Amino acid sequence: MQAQILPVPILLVAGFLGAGKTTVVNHLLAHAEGRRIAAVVNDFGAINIDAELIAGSSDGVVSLSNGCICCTLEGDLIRTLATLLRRDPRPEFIVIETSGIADPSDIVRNLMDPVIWKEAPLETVLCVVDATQPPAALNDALLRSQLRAADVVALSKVDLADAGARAAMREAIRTQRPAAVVVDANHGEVPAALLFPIDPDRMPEPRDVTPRRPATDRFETLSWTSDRRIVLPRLQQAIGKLAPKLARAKGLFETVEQPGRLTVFQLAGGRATLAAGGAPTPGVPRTRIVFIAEMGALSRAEIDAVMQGCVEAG
Ligand SMILES: Nc1nc2c(ncn2[C@@H]2O[C@H](COP(=O)(O)OP(=O)(O)OP(=O)(O)O)[C@@H](O)[C@H]2O)c(=O)[nH]1
Repeated sequence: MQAQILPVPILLVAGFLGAGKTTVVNHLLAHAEGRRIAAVVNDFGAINIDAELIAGSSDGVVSLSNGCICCTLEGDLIRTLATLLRRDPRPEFIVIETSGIADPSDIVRNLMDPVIWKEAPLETVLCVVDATQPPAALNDALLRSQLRAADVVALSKVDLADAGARAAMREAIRTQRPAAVVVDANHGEVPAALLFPIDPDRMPEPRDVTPRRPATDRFETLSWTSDRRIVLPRLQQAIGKLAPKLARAKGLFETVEQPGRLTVFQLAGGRATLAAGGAPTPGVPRTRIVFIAEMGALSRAEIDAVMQGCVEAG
Protein backbone atom coordinates (compact mmCIF):
# COMPACT_ATOMS: atom_id res chain seq x y z
CA MET A 1 0.00 0.00 0.00
CA GLN A 2 1.31 3.42 -0.93
CA ALA A 3 1.75 5.93 1.91
CA GLN A 4 -0.65 8.85 1.69
CA ILE A 5 1.08 12.02 0.56
CA LEU A 6 -0.17 14.92 2.62
CA PRO A 7 -0.56 18.30 1.00
CA VAL A 8 2.13 20.80 1.97
CA PRO A 9 0.46 24.07 3.06
CA ILE A 10 1.91 27.32 1.81
CA LEU A 11 2.26 30.50 3.84
CA LEU A 12 2.74 33.62 1.75
CA VAL A 13 4.47 36.51 3.51
CA ALA A 14 3.74 39.91 1.98
CA GLY A 15 4.47 43.46 3.09
CA PHE A 16 6.06 46.66 1.92
CA LEU A 17 9.81 47.18 1.46
CA GLY A 18 11.57 46.82 4.78
CA ALA A 19 8.37 46.05 6.71
CA GLY A 20 9.97 43.05 8.44
CA LYS A 21 9.13 40.04 6.24
CA THR A 22 12.58 38.45 6.43
CA THR A 23 12.55 38.95 10.21
CA VAL A 24 9.27 36.97 10.42
CA VAL A 25 10.61 34.21 8.14
CA ASN A 26 13.83 34.06 10.17
CA HIS A 27 11.85 33.73 13.37
CA LEU A 28 9.72 30.93 11.92
CA LEU A 29 12.82 29.02 10.81
CA ALA A 30 14.58 29.53 14.12
CA HIS A 31 11.49 28.36 16.07
CA ALA A 32 10.34 25.58 13.75
CA GLU A 33 9.83 23.20 16.71
CA GLY A 34 10.16 20.06 14.66
CA ARG A 35 8.26 21.37 11.62
CA ARG A 36 10.19 20.81 8.41
CA ILE A 37 9.79 24.27 6.87
CA ALA A 38 11.06 25.19 3.43
CA ALA A 39 11.44 28.95 2.98
CA VAL A 40 11.57 30.59 -0.42
CA VAL A 41 12.99 34.07 -0.03
CA ASN A 42 12.87 36.76 -2.61
CA ASP A 43 15.97 38.40 -3.82
CA PHE A 44 15.25 41.85 -5.10
CA GLY A 45 18.59 42.70 -6.63
CA ALA A 46 21.46 41.13 -8.38
CA ILE A 47 22.90 40.47 -4.94
CA ASN A 48 21.71 37.54 -2.90
CA ILE A 49 21.41 39.30 0.44
CA ASP A 50 18.24 37.87 1.98
CA ALA A 51 19.50 34.30 1.92
CA GLU A 52 22.75 35.37 3.52
CA LEU A 53 20.96 37.11 6.35
CA ILE A 54 18.90 34.02 6.99
CA ALA A 55 21.62 31.40 7.10
CA GLY A 56 24.92 33.19 6.95
CA SER A 57 25.59 31.21 3.82
CA SER A 58 25.15 31.70 0.12
CA ASP A 59 24.17 30.04 -3.14
CA GLY A 60 20.85 28.37 -3.66
CA VAL A 61 19.50 25.98 -1.05
CA VAL A 62 20.66 26.35 2.51
CA SER A 63 19.99 23.49 4.88
CA LEU A 64 19.50 24.37 8.50
CA SER A 65 20.44 22.10 11.36
CA ASN A 66 16.78 21.77 12.47
CA GLY A 67 15.67 20.17 9.20
CA CYS A 68 14.45 23.39 7.58
CA ILE A 69 15.68 24.54 4.22
CA CYS A 70 15.87 27.87 2.53
CA CYS A 71 16.28 28.85 -1.09
CA THR A 72 16.05 31.96 -3.18
CA LEU A 73 13.38 32.39 -5.77
CA GLU A 74 15.16 32.30 -9.07
CA GLY A 75 12.88 32.63 -12.03
CA ASP A 76 9.77 30.55 -11.97
CA LEU A 77 7.90 30.12 -8.66
CA ILE A 78 6.04 27.00 -9.78
CA ARG A 79 9.29 25.31 -10.81
CA THR A 80 10.93 26.26 -7.51
CA LEU A 81 7.97 24.77 -5.61
CA ALA A 82 8.05 21.58 -7.69
CA THR A 83 11.74 21.17 -6.85
CA LEU A 84 11.05 21.66 -3.14
CA LEU A 85 8.19 19.15 -3.22
CA ARG A 86 10.46 16.52 -4.77
CA ARG A 87 12.99 16.78 -1.96
CA ASP A 88 13.50 13.87 0.37
CA PRO A 89 12.50 14.33 3.15
CA ARG A 90 9.64 16.38 1.81
CA PRO A 91 9.01 19.72 3.52
CA GLU A 92 5.89 19.86 5.70
CA PHE A 93 5.29 23.57 5.20
CA ILE A 94 6.42 26.07 2.62
CA VAL A 95 6.91 29.74 3.41
CA ILE A 96 7.23 32.14 0.48
CA GLU A 97 8.52 35.63 1.15
CA THR A 98 7.29 37.97 -1.56
CA SER A 99 9.23 40.95 -2.76
CA GLY A 100 8.31 44.21 -0.99
CA ILE A 101 7.30 45.65 -4.34
CA ALA A 102 5.00 42.77 -5.29
CA ASP A 103 1.21 42.73 -5.45
CA PRO A 104 0.52 39.36 -3.78
CA SER A 105 -2.53 38.74 -5.95
CA ASP A 106 -0.20 37.96 -8.86
CA ILE A 107 1.48 35.26 -6.78
CA VAL A 108 -1.84 33.99 -5.40
CA ARG A 109 -3.04 33.58 -8.98
CA ASN A 110 0.10 31.58 -9.83
CA LEU A 111 -0.33 29.38 -6.79
CA MET A 112 -3.83 28.44 -7.89
CA ASP A 113 -2.29 26.36 -10.67
CA PRO A 114 -4.28 23.09 -10.26
CA VAL A 115 -1.24 20.81 -9.98
CA ILE A 116 0.43 22.97 -7.34
CA TRP A 117 -2.83 23.53 -5.47
CA LYS A 118 -3.34 19.79 -5.07
CA GLU A 119 0.11 19.24 -3.65
CA ALA A 120 0.78 22.58 -1.97
CA PRO A 121 -2.35 24.64 -1.33
CA LEU A 122 -2.09 28.25 -0.23
CA GLU A 123 -3.11 28.19 3.42
CA THR A 124 -2.42 31.69 4.74
CA VAL A 125 -1.44 35.09 3.43
CA LEU A 126 0.39 37.10 6.08
CA CYS A 127 0.97 40.81 5.54
CA VAL A 128 3.67 42.47 7.65
CA VAL A 129 3.01 46.16 8.39
CA ASP A 130 5.57 48.50 9.96
CA ALA A 131 3.97 49.97 13.11
CA THR A 132 6.31 52.96 13.04
CA GLN A 133 4.84 54.26 9.79
CA PRO A 134 1.95 56.73 9.84
CA PRO A 135 -1.45 55.05 9.25
CA ALA A 136 -1.80 57.19 6.10
CA ALA A 137 0.98 55.05 4.58
CA LEU A 138 -1.67 52.32 4.17
CA ASN A 139 -3.34 54.42 1.48
CA ASP A 140 -0.50 53.58 -0.90
CA ALA A 141 -1.89 51.44 -3.73
CA LEU A 142 0.75 48.74 -3.30
CA LEU A 143 0.23 48.48 0.44
CA ARG A 144 -3.51 48.35 -0.12
CA SER A 145 -3.10 45.42 -2.50
CA GLN A 146 -0.91 43.63 0.06
CA LEU A 147 -3.44 44.21 2.84
CA ARG A 148 -6.36 43.18 0.66
CA ALA A 149 -4.86 39.72 0.21
CA ALA A 150 -4.11 39.19 3.91
CA ASP A 151 -5.69 36.69 6.30
CA VAL A 152 -3.33 37.73 9.09
CA VAL A 153 -1.64 41.12 9.53
CA ALA A 154 1.47 41.23 11.68
CA LEU A 155 2.44 44.61 13.12
CA SER A 156 6.22 44.76 13.13
CA LYS A 157 8.57 47.05 15.10
CA VAL A 158 6.03 47.43 17.90
CA ASP A 159 8.98 47.97 20.23
CA LEU A 160 9.66 51.24 18.37
CA ALA A 161 6.08 52.58 18.29
CA ASP A 162 4.15 53.98 21.27
CA ALA A 163 0.75 52.60 22.30
CA GLY A 164 -1.15 55.43 20.57
CA ALA A 165 0.64 54.89 17.25
CA ARG A 166 0.04 51.13 17.44
CA ALA A 167 -3.67 51.59 18.18
CA ALA A 168 -4.03 54.06 15.28
CA MET A 169 -2.31 51.65 12.91
CA ARG A 170 -4.51 48.74 14.05
CA GLU A 171 -7.59 50.85 13.46
CA ALA A 172 -6.41 51.82 9.96
CA ILE A 173 -5.72 48.14 9.15
CA ARG A 174 -9.15 47.11 10.43
CA THR A 175 -10.81 49.74 8.27
CA GLN A 176 -9.07 48.45 5.16
CA ARG A 177 -9.14 44.75 5.89
CA PRO A 178 -11.80 43.91 8.50
CA ALA A 179 -11.54 40.18 7.77
CA ALA A 180 -7.90 39.88 8.83
CA VAL A 181 -6.61 38.91 12.26
CA VAL A 182 -4.18 41.60 13.48
CA VAL A 183 -1.33 40.61 15.81
CA ASP A 184 1.83 42.23 17.14
CA ALA A 185 5.02 40.67 15.82
CA ASN A 186 7.78 41.57 18.20
CA HIS A 187 11.05 40.99 16.35
CA GLY A 188 9.29 38.71 13.88
CA GLU A 189 7.35 36.57 16.35
CA VAL A 190 3.92 35.57 14.99
CA PRO A 191 2.03 32.72 16.69
CA ALA A 192 2.50 29.63 14.49
CA ALA A 193 -1.09 28.57 15.17
CA LEU A 194 -2.25 31.53 13.08
CA LEU A 195 -0.06 30.55 10.16
CA PHE A 196 -0.14 26.78 9.88
CA PRO A 197 -3.20 24.52 9.84
CA ILE A 198 -4.06 22.46 12.88
CA ASP A 199 -5.66 19.70 10.76
CA PRO A 200 -3.24 18.51 8.07
CA ASP A 201 -6.00 16.75 6.10
CA ARG A 202 -8.13 19.83 5.64
CA MET A 203 -7.70 21.52 2.26
CA PRO A 204 -7.97 25.32 2.21
CA GLU A 205 -10.57 27.00 0.02
CA PRO A 206 -9.39 28.41 -3.32
CA ARG A 207 -9.24 32.21 -3.27
CA ASP A 208 -10.90 34.90 -5.27
CA VAL A 209 -8.33 36.94 -7.07
CA THR A 210 -9.05 40.31 -8.54
CA PRO A 211 -8.52 40.60 -12.29
CA ARG A 212 -4.96 41.30 -13.30
CA ARG A 213 -4.08 44.95 -13.56
CA PRO A 214 -1.32 46.05 -15.87
CA ALA A 215 1.94 46.00 -13.94
CA THR A 216 3.56 49.34 -13.44
CA ASP A 217 7.25 49.54 -12.80
CA ARG A 218 7.21 51.75 -9.79
CA PHE A 219 10.55 50.95 -8.19
CA GLU A 220 13.98 50.27 -9.51
CA THR A 221 16.82 48.39 -7.90
CA LEU A 222 20.41 49.50 -8.14
CA SER A 223 23.11 47.19 -6.85
CA TRP A 224 26.55 48.51 -6.01
CA THR A 225 29.59 46.34 -5.34
CA SER A 226 33.25 47.03 -4.70
CA ASP A 227 36.31 45.11 -3.66
CA ARG A 228 37.34 47.95 -1.39
CA ARG A 229 36.37 48.38 2.23
CA ILE A 230 33.89 50.98 3.45
CA VAL A 231 34.97 53.94 5.57
CA LEU A 232 32.11 54.03 8.07
CA PRO A 233 31.76 57.78 8.80
CA ARG A 234 31.77 58.46 5.06
CA LEU A 235 29.05 55.88 4.47
CA GLN A 236 26.93 57.35 7.27
CA GLN A 237 27.22 60.76 5.63
CA ALA A 238 26.39 59.32 2.20
CA ILE A 239 23.33 57.48 3.46
CA GLY A 240 22.11 60.69 5.10
CA LYS A 241 22.31 62.28 1.65
CA LEU A 242 20.69 59.39 -0.25
CA ALA A 243 18.04 58.38 2.32
CA PRO A 244 15.34 60.88 1.25
CA LYS A 245 15.43 59.35 -2.23
CA LEU A 246 15.46 55.73 -1.10
CA ALA A 247 12.56 53.39 -0.42
CA ARG A 248 14.90 50.73 0.98
CA ALA A 249 18.55 49.75 1.09
CA LYS A 250 20.49 46.87 2.53
CA GLY A 251 23.99 45.63 2.29
CA LEU A 252 26.86 43.59 3.57
CA PHE A 253 30.37 44.99 3.71
CA GLU A 254 33.72 44.99 5.42
CA THR A 255 34.76 48.29 7.00
CA VAL A 256 38.17 49.87 7.43
CA GLU A 257 37.26 50.24 11.12
CA GLN A 258 36.53 46.50 11.58
CA PRO A 259 38.46 44.53 9.00
CA GLY A 260 37.99 40.77 8.74
CA ARG A 261 34.27 40.70 9.50
CA LEU A 262 31.12 41.83 7.78
CA THR A 263 28.73 44.56 8.82
CA VAL A 264 25.04 44.26 7.88
CA PHE A 265 23.47 47.55 6.85
CA GLN A 266 19.70 48.11 6.68
CA LEU A 267 17.67 51.16 5.74
CA ALA A 268 13.93 50.59 6.17
CA GLY A 269 11.15 53.07 6.89
CA GLY A 270 13.73 55.87 6.94
CA ARG A 271 15.69 54.19 9.77
CA ALA A 272 19.27 53.03 9.21
CA THR A 273 20.86 50.30 11.33
CA LEU A 274 24.18 48.51 11.39
CA ALA A 275 24.72 45.06 12.88
CA ALA A 276 27.54 42.57 13.05
CA GLY A 277 27.58 40.00 10.24
CA GLY A 278 29.63 36.87 9.67
CA ALA A 279 33.04 36.40 8.13
CA PRO A 280 33.68 37.65 4.60
CA THR A 281 33.51 34.97 1.90
CA PRO A 282 36.67 34.72 -0.21
CA GLY A 283 36.04 35.64 -3.82
CA VAL A 284 32.91 37.69 -3.01
CA PRO A 285 33.15 41.50 -3.29
CA ARG A 286 33.86 43.14 0.07
CA THR A 287 31.08 45.66 -0.33
CA ARG A 288 27.61 44.80 -1.64
CA ILE A 289 24.70 47.19 -1.24
CA VAL A 290 21.27 47.16 -2.88
CA PHE A 291 19.40 50.45 -3.20
CA ILE A 292 15.70 50.61 -4.09
CA ALA A 293 14.10 53.86 -5.15
CA GLU A 294 11.00 55.05 -6.96
CA MET A 295 11.66 55.13 -10.70
CA GLY A 296 13.67 58.18 -11.69
CA ALA A 297 14.41 59.27 -8.10
CA LEU A 298 18.00 58.12 -8.20
CA SER A 299 20.42 57.49 -11.03
CA ARG A 300 23.13 54.88 -11.31
CA ALA A 301 25.64 57.74 -11.82
CA GLU A 302 24.59 59.37 -8.54
CA ILE A 303 24.94 56.09 -6.62
CA ASP A 304 28.34 55.47 -8.21
CA ALA A 305 29.57 58.97 -7.40
CA VAL A 306 28.36 58.90 -3.78
CA MET A 307 29.52 55.33 -3.10
CA GLN A 308 32.97 55.80 -4.67
CA GLY A 309 33.52 58.43 -2.00
CA CYS A 310 32.74 55.93 0.78
CA VAL A 311 35.42 53.32 0.10
CA GLU A 312 39.08 53.29 1.10
CA ALA A 313 41.59 54.60 -1.44
CA GLY A 314 42.78 51.92 -3.88
N1 LIG B 1 13.31 47.13 16.32
C1 LIG B 1 12.77 46.28 15.46
N2 LIG B 1 13.31 46.16 14.23
C2 LIG B 1 12.74 45.28 13.36
C3 LIG B 1 11.62 44.48 13.72
N3 LIG B 1 11.28 43.73 12.63
C4 LIG B 1 12.16 44.06 11.65
N4 LIG B 1 13.05 44.99 12.09
C5 LIG B 1 14.17 45.61 11.34
O1 LIG B 1 13.66 46.24 10.18
C6 LIG B 1 14.59 46.15 9.12
C7 LIG B 1 13.92 45.50 7.91
O2 LIG B 1 13.53 44.17 8.27
P1 LIG B 1 13.46 42.99 7.21
O3 LIG B 1 12.91 41.81 7.93
O4 LIG B 1 14.73 42.84 6.47
O5 LIG B 1 12.36 43.60 6.22
P2 LIG B 1 11.82 42.99 4.84
O6 LIG B 1 10.37 43.32 4.79
O7 LIG B 1 12.21 41.57 4.71
O8 LIG B 1 12.63 43.86 3.79
P3 LIG B 1 12.68 43.67 2.17
O9 LIG B 1 12.70 42.20 1.89
O10 LIG B 1 13.93 44.36 1.82
O11 LIG B 1 11.48 44.37 1.65
C8 LIG B 1 15.75 45.32 9.64
O12 LIG B 1 16.77 46.21 10.07
C9 LIG B 1 15.15 44.57 10.83
O13 LIG B 1 16.10 44.24 11.81
C10 LIG B 1 11.06 44.61 15.04
O14 LIG B 1 10.08 43.97 15.44
N5 LIG B 1 11.70 45.52 15.86
